[in-house]
Amino acid sequence: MYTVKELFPTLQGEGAHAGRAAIFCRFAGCNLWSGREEDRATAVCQFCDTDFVGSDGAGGGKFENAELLANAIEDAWLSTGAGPQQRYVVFTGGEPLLQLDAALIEALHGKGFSIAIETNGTIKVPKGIDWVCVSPKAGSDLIVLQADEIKLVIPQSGHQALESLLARFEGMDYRNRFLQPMDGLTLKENTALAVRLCQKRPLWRLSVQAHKMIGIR
Ligand SMILES: C[S@@+](CC[C@H](N)C(=O)[O-])C[C@H]1O[C@@H](n2cnc3c(N)ncnc32)[C@H](O)[C@@H]1O
Ligand SMILES: Nc1nc2[nH]cc(C(=O)O)c2c(=O)[nH]1
Ligand code: SF4
Ligand SMILES: [Mg+2]
Repeated sequence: MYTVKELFPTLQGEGAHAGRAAIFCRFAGCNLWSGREEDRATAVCQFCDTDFVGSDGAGGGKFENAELLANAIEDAWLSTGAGPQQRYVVFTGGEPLLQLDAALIEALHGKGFSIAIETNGTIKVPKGIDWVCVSPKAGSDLIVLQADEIKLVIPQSGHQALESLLARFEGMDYRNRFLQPMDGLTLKENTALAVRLCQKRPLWRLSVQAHKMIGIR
């Protein structure tokens, strides 16, 4: 059984695949925050911009098995009028690795999908995922030490700690590195900081959340 908060076609708004057509499958639940506002201040991850509680979103629900969820993802892809090429699904959440398993990966590969995940990096990545984006969270135990993409939301600490964190990640096996300004009251300042850091440390590129700027999901 998979619990899905929402399932929708959109464009990837962030990181190396920004602009690419994708189905987003947002799983319910996270290991770093309950999702309840009253718990935010004491959560490991306190800046989350997403409602991932329950299964009441558009296209959400409880899916009894991998075949049923893969069918819903395929239906969402076909609903846009897209053909068989470049089929792409992004599993996010909440934390998708609490639910994504071998049966679902196999069912989607069987339908010709490339599979991407957005993960906080605290849970082992199963075999067969085509694109792993890890977004480390301060105060959590990062175990995903190599990935296609690291997307660090900043700032999560003071300036000196941030620069040493960047230096540490520059020495690790991440094939693309992005700084993403933290959305919230200080988005503008956070964006200016990210721009300065990308200029100073060219191994990093800027990831803006393009979907929010253009008003798509
Ligand atoms: C909602 S999370 C779900 C996937 C996974 N739990 C994770 O944290 O990577 C999806 C992406 O949004 C980023 N994100 C969450 N809150 C944000 C915020 N306030 N500003 C910018 N990015 C944010 C996360 O770091 C992650 O890269
Ligand atoms: N368009 C769009 N792109 C995204 N990239 C990562 C997202 C996420 O919430 O994981 C996201 C999202 O919620 N919408
Ligand atoms: S780890 Fe991801 S889903 Fe969980 S609270 Fe943080 S940003 Fe949100
Ligand atoms: Mg999002």
